[in-house]
Amino acid sequence: MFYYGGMTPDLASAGNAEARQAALATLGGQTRELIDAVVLTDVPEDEITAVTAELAALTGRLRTLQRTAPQSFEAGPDGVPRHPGNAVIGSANPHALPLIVESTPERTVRAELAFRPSHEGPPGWVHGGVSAMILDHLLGHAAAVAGSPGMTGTLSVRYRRPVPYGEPLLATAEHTRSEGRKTWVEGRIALPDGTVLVEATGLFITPSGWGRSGPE
Ligand SMILES: CCCCCCCC/C=C\CCCCCCCC(=O)SCCNC(=O)CCNC(=O)[C@H](O)C(C)(C)COP(=O)(O)OP(=O)(O)OC[C@H]1O[C@@H](n2cnc3c(N)ncnc32)[C@H](O)[C@@H]1OP(=O)(O)O
Repeated sequence: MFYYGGMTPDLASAGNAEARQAALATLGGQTRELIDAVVLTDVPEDEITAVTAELAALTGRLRTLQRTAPQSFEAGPDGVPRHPGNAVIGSANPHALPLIVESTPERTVRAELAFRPSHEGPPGWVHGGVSAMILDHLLGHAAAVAGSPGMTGTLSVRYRRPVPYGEPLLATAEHTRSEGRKTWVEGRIALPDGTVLVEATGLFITPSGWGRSGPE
């Protein structure tokens, strides 16, 4: 991490760190609103130009103090793992939905989600790569809660029906089997009535050198 102007890491107490985390999550959420406003705006060109200039100034303010990489995987204050900079679940990453993944006592995982207009692929529907990204993460989470965290080796996706944005959906996944460092997982994105829209199977591989809870 880069520090400027005499700032040192020990200035941030644990309490301040959580307040800062909450502020970053709020910034992430506001930026998601901005992204949707950008893809949906119909304001006149001079207004677009004016807003762009304001955004350039705001971007410059954030860039006065920069990390070298997004915030990494860590345990939150409640002990629950979180990854604020992650592209799928990161509260501080505007690219993320963010997906909030819950695990069940049976070690399956589920996440309620709604895609946004900025996820459009074919007109009116969600981009297939975005659905695959969500499933990749959810399947990886299912492998992890089954005790076999790993990297995606292969991901096979079957698109059964177009995926809408702006509507509540449910994504679920579960571990099916493991052999050594290889773990197979299945998952799907469905309508609330259970109609499956996209389903995926994945092979996750625990790299040699990883423990059972992830990279060491
Ligand atoms: C108790 C826990 C509590 C948990 C709490 C939950 C919290 C949630 C936590 C966390 C959730 C996170 C969820 C993340 C989800 C997202 C994941 C991603 O997006 S990952 C990015 C995309 N994937 C890559 O970038 C991989 C790039 N590739 C690699 O790094 C390597 O190739 C890797 C690790 C996949 C394999 O490397 P090697 O060196 O370990 O593998 P070798 O030793 O060569 O092979 C081992 C066996 O695997 C097969 N294999 C290797 N790669 C394969 C592949 N791509 N497809 C199929 N088989 C493959 C080989 O044929 C071999 O099989 P034979 O033992 O001979 O039977």
